[in-house]
Amino acid sequence: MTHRLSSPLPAHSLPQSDPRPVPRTARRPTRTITRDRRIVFVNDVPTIDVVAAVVTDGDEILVCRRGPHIGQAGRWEFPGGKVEPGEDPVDALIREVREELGVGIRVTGHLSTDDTHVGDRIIRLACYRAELTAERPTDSTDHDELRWVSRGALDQFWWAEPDLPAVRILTAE
Ligand SMILES: Nc1nc2c([nH]c(=O)n2[C@H]2C[C@H](O)[C@@H](COP(=O)(O)OP(=O)(O)OP(=O)(O)O)O2)c(=O)[nH]1
Repeated sequence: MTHRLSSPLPAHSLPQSDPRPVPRTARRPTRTITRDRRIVFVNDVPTIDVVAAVVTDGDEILVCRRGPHIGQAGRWEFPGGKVEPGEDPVDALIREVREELGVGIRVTGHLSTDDTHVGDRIIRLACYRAELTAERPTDSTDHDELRWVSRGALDQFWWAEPDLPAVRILTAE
């Protein structure tokens, strides 16, 4: 599919060197190469918006292992989930953590947003820094293990691929 940029002026009336900035959309790649070296058209790949919370308590961060009853079982991630259409990402994160872990969080800042190909879709994962509003969670509807770990231990887990950029940032802090 080709995208044409609309111009308010007919082409012949534009100066030789058009000084107007190129719209951001024009620089967006239409094709990309996946990890398994396939070329895909970005606009044809469904993008799933996911939010996750890097919850800290003292010097420790909460990491969660996806349970055997859900996709990507055994991989470690930060708690969170999909953003509903039209939902504010921070509201979605607070809702997901409440549903999944039964606890409240206070979101204190944005950490990272990255697009990662997983199978036939792109996961756009936005990670936020957060704190608990009360006690530590003890159970999860999605996870079979919850652990509180130091930053230095983060690289010892088998992470969901979309989490790796956030894990790198945290490890380097
Ligand atoms: N929650 C969460 N999901 C992640 C992370 N990293 C990552 O790749 N994912 C993926 C796993 C899933 O494909 C997707 C989120 O799905 P989910 O099953 O956790 O979200 P959800 O509760 O809203 O989903 P659903 O069962 O209601 O459909 O994003 C992460 O750090 N946290």
